Amino acid sequence: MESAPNTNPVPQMLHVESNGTIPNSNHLFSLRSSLSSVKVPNWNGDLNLRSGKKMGLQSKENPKIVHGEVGYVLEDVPHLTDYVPDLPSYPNPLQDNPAYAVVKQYFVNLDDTVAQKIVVHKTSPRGTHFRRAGPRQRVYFESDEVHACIVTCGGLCPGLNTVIREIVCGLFHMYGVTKILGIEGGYRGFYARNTITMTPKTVNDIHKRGGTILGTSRGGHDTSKIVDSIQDRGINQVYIIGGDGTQKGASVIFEEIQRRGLKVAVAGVPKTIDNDIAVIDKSFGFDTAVEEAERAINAAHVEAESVENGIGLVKLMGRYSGFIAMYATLASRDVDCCLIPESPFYLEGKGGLFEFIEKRLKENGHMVLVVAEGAGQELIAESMRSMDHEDASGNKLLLDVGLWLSQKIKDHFARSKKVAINLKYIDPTYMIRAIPGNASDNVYCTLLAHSVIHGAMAGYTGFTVGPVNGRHAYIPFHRITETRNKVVITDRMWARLLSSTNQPSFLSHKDVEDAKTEGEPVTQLLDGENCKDGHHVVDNGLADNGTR
Ligand SMILES: Nc1ncnc2c1ncn2[C@@H]1O[C@H](COP(=O)(O)OP(=O)(O)OP(=O)(O)O)[C@@H](O)[C@H]1O
Ligand SMILES: O=P(O)(O)OC[C@H]1O[C@](O)(CO)[C@@H](O)[C@@H]1O
Ligand SMILES: [Mg+2]
Repeated sequence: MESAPNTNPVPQMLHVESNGTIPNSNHLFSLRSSLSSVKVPNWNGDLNLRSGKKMGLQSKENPKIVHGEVGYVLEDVPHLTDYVPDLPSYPNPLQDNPAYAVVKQYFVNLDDTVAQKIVVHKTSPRGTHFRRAGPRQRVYFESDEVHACIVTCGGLCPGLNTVIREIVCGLFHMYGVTKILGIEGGYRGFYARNTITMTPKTVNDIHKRGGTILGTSRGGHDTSKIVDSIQDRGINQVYIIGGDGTQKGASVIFEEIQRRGLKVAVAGVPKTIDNDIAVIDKSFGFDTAVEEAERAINAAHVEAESVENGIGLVKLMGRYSGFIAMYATLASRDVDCCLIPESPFYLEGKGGLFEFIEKRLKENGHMVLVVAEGAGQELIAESMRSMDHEDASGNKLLLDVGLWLSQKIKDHFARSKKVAINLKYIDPTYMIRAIPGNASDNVYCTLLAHSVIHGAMAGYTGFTVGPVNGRHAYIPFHRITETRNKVVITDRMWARLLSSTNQPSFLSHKDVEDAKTEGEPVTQLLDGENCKDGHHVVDNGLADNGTR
């Protein structure tokens, strides 16, 4: 354990040449041969990367956007050379690593970018791209200079320990980095807790455990205290694992570090069990959660089919997005009706849930319902005292739809006296996320860890890593925090679910029209492809697996 921060000063002055150039910024301009112009709004006017002019501090309001030919756009991530002067670079030590030296084209070409849209027309513009993740020929840290730290924030997720393990092992084994600290208990751990020294030995078998060995928390993001702690301890690589809230916090930390002119790379690994992080194909732990959710659905099915007029009701996580419920339903095939936050439903009357339950019980003698925790919140609020409560991070605390729905169904059938039902309610809540990652999530977590390390070593900062159409990319923080993925109920994936369960859509013609005018595409193919204004990604995730 290390308790007292050391005071290892790092450069604080932002050096800008008198002619406005940033020395040593060639790195940034590797794309110049193929680019026609660079638009950098608010960066001291309209500047051109070719001229090597200073670009100003980068932020959500001041993104690094590069325009190329035929509508090519690169939404780039910041680099330490953007604001730290005279930064030397070094050959990547992986060149001498026998495991990698034999791999053909192991290093990523500096000009490689990943397209956000892969389904295009003959005449489509090339569209938005992100910088491809992976090791670079040159790095901006010497191995013995690196002092890294890792922090986990927000709710738990299967695979957290695997990401931690692989960051530690990757830094050690690939880059020869030996100084790695674990920050305990989320963001507040930077200033209120001790740190843990991490080595491959101490993390050796943690991927077999659920949770995070570092602990986590909500709330407690005090930017200046956090950056003071980073500076005081001489930390120069900060690995931040967490969801949308965490990545917003990481973005603020990056901006403060940049403002202070510190040579500190801030890199995020997106985490959320709800799979609602924008831009990336899928978040780690999601597959594991769906697999575990299926076990609950299976139990509900066994219970329901074993009694007369049995109803199994399963509540699953999903605060704003119903991906877990949707995919667990699709995977299970035992579910008769899936209710998610994105799709409004109603109970009484023609086309309502009660009518459907009666029909299914008549047909099959039993049925299984799956409800995402964020579903039907307006309905509950109408019939219960509304609670506008928030957690420490400002997330809305939900009313319990599972208990409410169970009671409503029981009341309805008691009142109607048509059928005597036997309802079993299963709420696996934390059981689906407090488990270790499954095999595919563990592999995915390893790739994320490697990608994030390569990015930080190469001097990128202010970025999150994740697969975009199957290729890992570096994505600016603001792109994944400005919106969240939702199930698109006018999309083919939801249509597949409806046809699999054969449940009513509960949508009126007006609802469908409203969904369309809200900017959500009728189909995720071509035109919109989940992009509103070229930015808003409302995708059902899981690209590149033939589901679209
Ligand atoms: N807008 C924000 N600016 C700075 N920090 C934030 C912001 N939103 C959240 N945070 C911080 O990020 C951390 C995690 O946030 P939150 O509890 O919302 O979880 P999350 O990262 O979104 O994960 P989950 O998927 O579990 O919701 C908290 O410590 C919180 O203080
Ligand atoms: O009880 P906690 O830890 O606040 O987490 C619950 C929330 O975290 C999530 O898993 C992720 O945001 C939600 O689905 C859920 O509502
Ligand atoms: Mg969140």
